[in-house]
Amino acid sequence: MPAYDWPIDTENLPVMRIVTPRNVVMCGIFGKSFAYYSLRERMPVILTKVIDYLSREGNKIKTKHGATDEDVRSLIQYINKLKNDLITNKKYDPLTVDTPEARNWNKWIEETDSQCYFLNTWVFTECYVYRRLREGCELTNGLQNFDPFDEQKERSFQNSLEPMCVVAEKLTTMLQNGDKDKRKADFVTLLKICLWANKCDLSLSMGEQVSLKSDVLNNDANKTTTPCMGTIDPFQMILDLKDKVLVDESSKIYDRVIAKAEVMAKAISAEPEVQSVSSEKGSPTASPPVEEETKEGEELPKIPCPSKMTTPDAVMFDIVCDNAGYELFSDLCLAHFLIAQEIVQKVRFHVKKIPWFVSDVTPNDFKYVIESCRTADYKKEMALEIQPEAPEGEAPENARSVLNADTLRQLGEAWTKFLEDGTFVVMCDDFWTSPHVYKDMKKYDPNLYRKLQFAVAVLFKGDLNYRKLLGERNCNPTLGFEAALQGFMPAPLIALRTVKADLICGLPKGKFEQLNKFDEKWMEKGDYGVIQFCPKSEALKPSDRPCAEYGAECRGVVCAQH
Ligand SMILES: O=P(O)(O)OC[C@H]1O[C@](O)(CO)[C@@H](O)[C@@H]1O
Repeated sequence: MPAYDWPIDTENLPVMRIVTPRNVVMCGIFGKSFAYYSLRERMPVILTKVIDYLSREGNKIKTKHGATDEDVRSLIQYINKLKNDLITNKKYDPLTVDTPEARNWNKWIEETDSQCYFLNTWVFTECYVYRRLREGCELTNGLQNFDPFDEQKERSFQNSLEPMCVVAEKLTTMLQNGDKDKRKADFVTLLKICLWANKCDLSLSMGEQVSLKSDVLNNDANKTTTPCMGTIDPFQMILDLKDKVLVDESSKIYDRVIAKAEVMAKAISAEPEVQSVSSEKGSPTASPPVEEETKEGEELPKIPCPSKMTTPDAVMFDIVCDNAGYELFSDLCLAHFLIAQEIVQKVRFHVKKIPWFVSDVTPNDFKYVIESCRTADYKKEMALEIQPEAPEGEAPENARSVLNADTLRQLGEAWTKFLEDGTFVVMCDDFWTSPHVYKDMKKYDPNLYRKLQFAVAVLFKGDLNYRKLLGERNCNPTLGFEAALQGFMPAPLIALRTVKADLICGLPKGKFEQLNKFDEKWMEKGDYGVIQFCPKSEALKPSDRPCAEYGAECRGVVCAQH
């Protein structure tokens, strides 16, 4: 197992000097685990940085949000107490804002076996801290919409313009029609671009900016394939980091996504068109909770009732997003490819409703990234590396070229249109910012589970999603991905994750031990990645629950649009 070199405070905390035992859920009481280190060292730093930001930029923040000195002061005080409660392992405070979502949180807190920061599961405590940070803002008058991480996320986007321009240029060639083999190769390449983009997470780095430049890129003096000296080239990165992808199921993912998308497209075209039905009183669809009064006999547009439908209205691919900035940009590129190649008709992006794990995408970040691509300004003159075979002194004709943001801006334009016409859909269900692991989604949010069932496949990005997929359980590293999911199978699932926490599944026998020997901290740095796939999914049947929108009134296959 990895050697841990942080101090373990057994005097003041209920902590044991052990790693997380096998098949046990991760928790702060295991002193030699990343859970303990995160709660004891990382999270307090993240909170301190928010306090520093409020103190340093108080005036700017006040002006932007129309907030007062008192708002800033009370938020700082709130975060200070939160930080102190965390490091001294206090009992959780209930949330005091009065919303249905906050009341749910209080119920979940009540239901947990242990309500102390280090004694409850790591994922619960960590999510609770971010939820409390949000409450600190909600309790002020003027900082209700304040995102404590906005500045860091924006800086991270601006620092990644160079690799975005490089990817944008190449993406345009991938969007055109090509032969089948090229299409598959391009899909696999884009998956890997998305994988390594997950390195750009500001939570692991505790808010410090992360450079995409890998050690391999920086150190390898022998490589000959880098097209541009000093340029961050994500395509080169894929080649350089080939051996760091511990499980790579990308080829299988492509084959299954294509096959499933084709089946779904056929099923959709075989569905009868939904007709408008008159809204006469007494008909099965007569009394949905429509907000506007409808006149008797008036035709209402009809939609298929989501709880009765077993075929979606479009072929859809879902992405459960992780980080904003360059990582979201890479997700958008994959989504654009799926649309342009007519593999799917819609891509749904699931994002976080509130600021989360420092750099996770919120609806505002989504808008920011697309708008910033649309208006990006970047120019860099590059000297191409002279290949050894070129005669001395003779530089190839194209020895200098200019990288600019022209193509990036075009992509920003296209994505804006996709958002407007519903090709791209942004969704932010509360469940993503709850403390629950995914095997429990059906219990806590059956509606979201059902929504996911309509997808051709659901792509989960990043480390936190991976932890939740595995139920936060430190399973045997050789356990298969499907078994590790513990029954969570709304649709075929893809996980793209750079390893930033000490749990993993699906490794070949002996690999885990070999990696530990090589680098004791390999699970904490995001240097390794996995591309995993579970093709199985639960069949979509008419729901046995009433539709979420119509409640008990839902009785038909077709409902009046509300
Ligand atoms: O952005 P990601 O990939 O979900 O990573 C989030 C970070 O948060 C954690 O999940 C917990 O702090 C880490 O394991 C990881 O460093």
